[in-house]
Amino acid sequence: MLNITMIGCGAIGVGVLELLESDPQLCVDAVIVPEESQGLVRQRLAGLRKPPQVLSELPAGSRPDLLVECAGHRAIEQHVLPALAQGIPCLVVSVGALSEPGLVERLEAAAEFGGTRIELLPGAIGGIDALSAAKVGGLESVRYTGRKPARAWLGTPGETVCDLEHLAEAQVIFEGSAREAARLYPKNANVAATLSLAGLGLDRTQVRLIADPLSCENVHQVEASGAFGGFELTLRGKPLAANPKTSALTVYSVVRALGNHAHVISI
Ligand SMILES: NC(=O)C1=CN([C@@H]2O[C@H](COP(=O)(O)OP(=O)(O)OC[C@H]3O[C@@H](n4cnc5c(N)ncnc54)[C@H](O)[C@@H]3O)[C@@H](O)[C@H]2O)C=CC1
Ligand SMILES: O=C([O-])CC(=O)C(=O)O
Repeated sequence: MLNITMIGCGAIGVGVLELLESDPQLCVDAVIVPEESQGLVRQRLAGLRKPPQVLSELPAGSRPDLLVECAGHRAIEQHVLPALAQGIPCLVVSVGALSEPGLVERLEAAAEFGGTRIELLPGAIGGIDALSAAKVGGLESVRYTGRKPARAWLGTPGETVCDLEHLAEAQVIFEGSAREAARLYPKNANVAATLSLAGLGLDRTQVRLIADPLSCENVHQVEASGAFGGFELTLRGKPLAANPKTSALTVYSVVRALGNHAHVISI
């Protein structure tokens, strides 16, 4: 059985814990969240058969088999970097954080120092296996379009482009490089950053973001071409009720990745 520590326990974390209840080979012993969220998290976990401990940091000397981050950008700095340096393998879902200059190199250095590995999870998007394989042969272009319900862009610079509350039709709120998308829309940059890291990098991956008042899904479209040929992918993700900015597939992606570490066949 694998003993896991989870960083963050919001929409993704709770969904993952609920699904893992039926897997005897995976056990999340502890979740790490900021002090001020602990009461709420304990309430959310009260319905589980075997709720994990709720802590504010990894206890000194503790050595889980895996650490899985489902928390947000700051948690990478705060928890993932030190865990890697201690030799704990880490799985990361807040991949958008890696668009911060220098962070990829720091994560690599910490993992090398600890003699371990960091795994970036595909989360809300599919086709990452095909894209990173295509990169081996040489990619020519990667274009990503992210379309979300208008209200999912509240609290982002999209608010300055149009009136998100009263939008009558779909509106492009951003067009540019993945690097610029990550800078302006950090909380929605996970898919763009994941595609960039797997493919052509932050400067050559083209991104378009759309606020769509008629959509109730998070729709991710990818067009890629290169020496391998080409592919077009449309992924219509259902948002999580607990956080409409997050697609349900992200929860399943975490469960799949953890299962692949524990089960004898991985796919
Ligand atoms: N790779 C992908 O495709 C996707 C990645 N994400 C990323 O996953 C992360 C979590 O998403 P949700 O669960 O929807 O968010 P959420 O807001 O529902 O939950 C976040 C949880 O992390 C905790 N937290 C916040 N800062 C923390 C820190 N510094 N250390 C420890 N815990 C901390 C919060 O208390 C809360 O429990 C976000 O960073 C989001 O950007 C979300 C969707 C898709
Ligand atoms: O669809 C999702 O879950 C999240 C998303 O677009 C992103 O963070 O890039």
